[in-house]
Amino acid sequence: MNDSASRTPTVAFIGGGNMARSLIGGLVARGRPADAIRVAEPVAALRDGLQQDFGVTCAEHATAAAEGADVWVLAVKPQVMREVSAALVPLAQARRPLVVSIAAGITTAQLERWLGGDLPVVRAMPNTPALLGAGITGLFANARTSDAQRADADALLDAVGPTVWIDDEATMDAVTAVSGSGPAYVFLLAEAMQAAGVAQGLSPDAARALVQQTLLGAATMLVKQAEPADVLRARVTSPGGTTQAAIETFEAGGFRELVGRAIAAATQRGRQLSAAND
Ligand SMILES: NC(=O)C1=CN([C@@H]2O[C@H](COP(=O)(O)OP(=O)(O)OC[C@H]3O[C@@H](n4cnc5c(N)ncnc54)[C@H](OP(=O)(O)O)[C@@H]3O)[C@@H](O)[C@H]2O)C=CC1
Ligand SMILES: O=C(O)[C@@H]1CCC=N1
Repeated sequence: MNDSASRTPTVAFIGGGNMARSLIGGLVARGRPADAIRVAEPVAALRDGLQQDFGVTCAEHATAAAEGADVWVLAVKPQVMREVSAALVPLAQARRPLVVSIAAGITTAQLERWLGGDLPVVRAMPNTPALLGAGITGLFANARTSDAQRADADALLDAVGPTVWIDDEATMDAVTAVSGSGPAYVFLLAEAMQAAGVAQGLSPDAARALVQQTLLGAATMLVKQAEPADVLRARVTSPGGTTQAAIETFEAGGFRELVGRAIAAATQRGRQLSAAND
């Protein structure tokens, strides 16, 4: 592709599902011209929605969207990535685009091989708060990616929240387990806190309002205050008070070990997705 940083690259999303929609929404909101974004998506209703909401050009087949695009964002499930790549080999070899994959587990070496070899490939792991511009993305680039292409990839993901570049690709599965999947852990906590509040006599509406704002307030403190999480936690925990009673119950129940096991399971699943779909 042309390495010039002075122009807006044309981006083709291959797969127009949940995550692609979040990224496209963020890019358009940040002022990226809709006519520089194309999407390939087999589901007609998803194509229509993307076209209507963001004014982007949609096609049914991957090759139609990828043709002539400088950057390809591969946003299909890991289980179909090899098959989707196979259809794109002639175009990839003729055009040599920057390839950005957001798939869990799939490595840059696999993508490069599946697309015929000798290609710049960036592996990215965003998360769904991207939809509100509140995401975070881990990024890893293979050795064939130029500095200008890294900047192009960064600009794409930075439209939906901060980016963190990762030096060791093996740790991208840990990025996926912590921040890619992480919003679901917070939603699970919200579900459990709401149910527990109702069990203690609150109305469902009151429990929901209390939990929502508590999570937002605590997350805002984590981001805006200089102190680490353990210090902020200590400030809530009056000796002999209510918080101490709850925290002791969490600790006695093995909360930290459980979180460790959950994140290890997600990391391991990323590795399995790579091996099982090779
Ligand atoms: N959801 C999340 O929170 C995150 C997801 N990811 C990664 O993003 C990727 C997409 O996930 P998500 O958006 O949730 O999944 P979705 O299933 O919502 O989106 C994938 C879309 O790709 C479509 N598709 C299938 N085959 C093709 C093809 N040949 N050409 C074009 N499009 C095709 C699918 O259609 P159909 O349904 O008909 O198969 C589907 O609409 C995954 O690899 C996932 O690991 C990364 C970070 C976070
Ligand atoms: O659950 C998954 O596999 C994807 C990747 C991270 C979030 N969702």
